[in-house]
Amino acid sequence: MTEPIHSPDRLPDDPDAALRPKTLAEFVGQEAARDNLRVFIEAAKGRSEAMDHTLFFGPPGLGKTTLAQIIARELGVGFRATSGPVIAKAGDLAALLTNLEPNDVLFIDEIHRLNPVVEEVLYPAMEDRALDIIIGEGPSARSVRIDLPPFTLVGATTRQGLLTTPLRDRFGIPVRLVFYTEDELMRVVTRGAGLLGMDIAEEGAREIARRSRGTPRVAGRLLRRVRDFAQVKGQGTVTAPIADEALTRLEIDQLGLDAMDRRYLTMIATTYKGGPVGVETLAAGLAEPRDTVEEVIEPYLIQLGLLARTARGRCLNDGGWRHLGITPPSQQGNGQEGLFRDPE
Ligand SMILES: Nc1ncnc2c1ncn2[C@@H]1O[C@H](COP(=O)(O)OP(=O)(O)OP(=O)(O)O)[C@@H](O)[C@H]1O
Ligand SMILES: [Mg+2]
Repeated sequence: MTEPIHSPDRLPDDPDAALRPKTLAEFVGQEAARDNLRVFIEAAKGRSEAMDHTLFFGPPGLGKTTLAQIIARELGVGFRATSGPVIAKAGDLAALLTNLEPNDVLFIDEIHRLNPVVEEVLYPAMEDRALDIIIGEGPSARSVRIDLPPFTLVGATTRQGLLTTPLRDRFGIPVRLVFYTEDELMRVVTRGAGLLGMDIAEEGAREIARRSRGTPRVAGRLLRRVRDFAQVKGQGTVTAPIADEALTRLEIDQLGLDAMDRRYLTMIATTYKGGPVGVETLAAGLAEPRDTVEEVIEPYLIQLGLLARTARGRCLNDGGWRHLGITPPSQQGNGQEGLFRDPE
C-alpha cells in the first residue's frame, strides 16, 4: 500500500507525532478556540477542579487529538485516550471511568461512533459523575450507583451532525475547528522544518502551505516529501521552484487539490452536467466510502467555493467549472455538443 500522501486521514503509526505541538503556545492558528481554552484551563486550574467537558469537531487533521493532549498537559493532569468504536460494552466504559484519577482527561475519539448502550452510561457519568450499574439478572437484578472522581471528557468527531442531541448537550465547551489560513500553515510548515532540521526558503514554505488543503497534517506530510525531493534533486534547500516541482509530481495542483479531488469534480461536471447529484451516487462512482466523500473530500471543496451541498444533491459552482477549465453547459452556445451527454 502506498502512503496516502495528500489524504488528511491519519495512519496507524502516526508519523506526524514528532511534529505535534505540546503546548497551547506552540499550537498555531485556531485563534478563537485557543483563546477560550486558555481561559477555561486557567480557571479550572485556579479552582483545582476538573475542566468542563469539551467537544472538538471539524474535518480530519486539523488538531483535535493534539488539542486534547495539550489540555491535559496544560491542566497538569493525566490523559487517557480511547475511541468510540473501541468501547464495545458498558463495562468497558465503566472500567475506564473508575480508573481515572481526580481531574483527569478522558479522550474519546470518533465519539459519534459510540454504541448507544455505552452512550446511555456516559450521560450520568458526565452529568452527575455517577455510574448506574446493573448487577445480576432477572428478578434479582438491582441497580447500583457508583460515584466517580471528577474528570473532563474530551470528545472528538469529524461529524458533529451525527452526535445525538443528549450527548452534544452534555458538553459545556463545544469547539469547532476550522481550516487553516495560508499564513497559519506557513507557520506550521516553518516550525515543522525547524523540528526536522530542514533548510527552507520563505517562498518554499509558502508554496507548501498554499497546497496543503488548509490542513496541518497534510502540510507535515507534504513537507517530508518535498524534503526528499530537495535532498535528491536540489542543494538540500526547499525553494519555491523545488517545492512546486515536487508537488506537481505528486499531482497536487495550484489549489492544493489532489487526483481524487479532481476526479470528484470532473465526475460532477461531465457525467452529471454540474449536478445536482446525490452523494451516494458520487461515492459509488469514485469507489470510496460515503464517509470519506463527506468528511474528507467535500469540506475543503466547499470551503474553496468550488462545490455546493444542496437539498437535492451536490452542485458545481462557477469556481469549480473554472478550476477544471470546462465551460458549464448553460453557458455553451448553440451547436456545442458532445461534451455533456446524458448519463446512461
Ligand atoms: N495547530 C497546529 N500547529 C501545528 N501542527 C499541528 C496543528 N494542528 C495539528 N498539527 C499537526 O497535524 C497532525 C494532525 O493533528 P491531529 O492528529 O490532532 O488531528 P485530528 O483533528 O485529531 O485528526 P483526526 O480527525 O484524523 O483524528 C499533528 O500530528 C500535528 O503534527
Ligand atoms: Mg485525531
